Amino acid sequence: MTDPILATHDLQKSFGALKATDGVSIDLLPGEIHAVIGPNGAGKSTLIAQICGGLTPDAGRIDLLGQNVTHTNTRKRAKAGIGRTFQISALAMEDTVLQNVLLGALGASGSPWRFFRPILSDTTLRDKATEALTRVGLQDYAATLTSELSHGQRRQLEVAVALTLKPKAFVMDEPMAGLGAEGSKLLTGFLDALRSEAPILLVEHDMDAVFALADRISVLVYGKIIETGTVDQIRSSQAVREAYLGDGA
Ligand SMILES: Nc1ncnc2c1ncn2[C@@H]1O[C@H](COP(=O)(O)OP(=O)(O)OP(=O)(O)O)[C@@H](O)[C@H]1O
Repeated sequence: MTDPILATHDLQKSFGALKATDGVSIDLLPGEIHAVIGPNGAGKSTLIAQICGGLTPDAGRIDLLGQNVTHTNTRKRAKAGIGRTFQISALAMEDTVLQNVLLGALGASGSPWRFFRPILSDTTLRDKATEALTRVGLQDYAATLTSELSHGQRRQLEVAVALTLKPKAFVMDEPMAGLGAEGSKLLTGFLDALRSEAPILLVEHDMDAVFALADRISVLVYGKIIETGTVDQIRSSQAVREAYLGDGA
């Protein structure tokens, strides 16, 4: 069997009496897009926050490439290979596209004192940043102000920033949010190709995108995964229809 790139084992997280994550075991295999879907409040964001290091689980384990990272902080986890893109963009809108990627590459270099050097003239960093921009198709926008990009291009830029860390796995929290139908379609094509770079754990409400992209889908309801399967298996699952999609789905 193929070893997973990322895996959680019996993860638990409560807020008071509420079990937001109730024994979640999920894995991400090389080259795949594994979508996590579920109704509002199912615990998707809580799960992602534990995987990326923003929240500490009460119990259970998170492995990245077979290494236990459960108690590793967010920054070290990112350096170890978890590439997160954010639900709310962390991009500096008043900076250029290249500057945003350079700042990401600078963070990845792990040398905070380099802030005192002019980063635009650091050729190693520039090369890394330009390579990342080329890989997401934004090479012609290097000098453009980030505020002038479309929403979809900003999502691509976030991925470029994540790429400077050479991620082993992407974790994406609603990348389609705020995009129109056309933007979603373009980003869907982009994510489809990105899976060869690193597998993607995708939390997404846009079912068209999920059904178009996912190799596997896990359905989270009240903190528990009720089913994991292919698109066809999830579409035809009676348990999923009853618990989530609604019987008329
Ligand atoms: N910091 C917190 N303190 C208390 N309760 C919380 C906290 N964070 C989340 N919750 C609760 O945990 C449950 C899971 O929330 P979570 O945001 O993970 O769900 P979600 O599936 O991401 O929802 P959505 O699709 O609306 O983003 C909800 O009942 C929520 O109210």
